[in-house]
Amino acid sequence: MNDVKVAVLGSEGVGKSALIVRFLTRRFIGEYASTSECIYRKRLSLDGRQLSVELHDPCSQPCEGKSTLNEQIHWADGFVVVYDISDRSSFLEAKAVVHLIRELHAGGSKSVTSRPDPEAALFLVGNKQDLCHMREVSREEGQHLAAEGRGHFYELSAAEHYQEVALMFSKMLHSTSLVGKGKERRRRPSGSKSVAKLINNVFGKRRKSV
Ligand SMILES: Nc1nc2c(ncn2[C@@H]2O[C@H](COP(=O)(O)OP(=O)(O)OP(=O)(O)O)[C@@H](O)[C@H]2O)c(=O)[nH]1
Repeated sequence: MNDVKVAVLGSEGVGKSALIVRFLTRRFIGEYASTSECIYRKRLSLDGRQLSVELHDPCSQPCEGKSTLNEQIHWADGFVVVYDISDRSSFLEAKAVVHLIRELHAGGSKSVTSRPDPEAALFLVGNKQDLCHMREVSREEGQHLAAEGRGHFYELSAAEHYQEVALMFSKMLHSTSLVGKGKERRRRPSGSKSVAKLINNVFGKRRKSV
């Protein structure tokens, strides 16, 4: 069985948990707890191959044992970098993350816990497309950044587009399972959660409404 490790990165409130929950449960639930970082594990069959998938959902709030962005990047085989199309600052943060991923995987990494992978799969996602009346980041800017980071680009809405979210994750897992083959085991950034426990995170915390 192929192990696939994907880190879902991006600034606070861009919809990282919403995208993961949507993919794993098909549901969009308005509010998610974000007081702990976790890894969701799932076994999937993709193109006839069995994959053991780990999706890392980092915690934006200060929390115990919180991993650094560098650790998250070293741990993962593939990356989904998310920004909110209605929030320019989240795009600027996504840009910095894309550049850091390519820098750390360019071969100059000092880490002993991972092998650099210049072709690590990178998917840039402009989320909250349903808020396009409040758009602050154009589709072209997203496409340009994805090209700059040698990644794929998606603009979608975790709230409204299950099919697109599922397609994006499937393509990401497909790419990652190809390039991530043979990597040695790395330390998990933090605790893991089964999909069954995912629902416990829901309604954990009230946050900004959209
Ligand atoms: N309108 C709209 N709201 C969304 C969408 N995706 C997520 N949200 C909302 O955005 C807010 C933040 O979503 P989360 O999934 O918690 O974002 P996050 O990136 O995991 O946030 P942190 O855990 O704090 O880093 C919640 O109120 C969600 O309901 C979307 O596609 N459209």
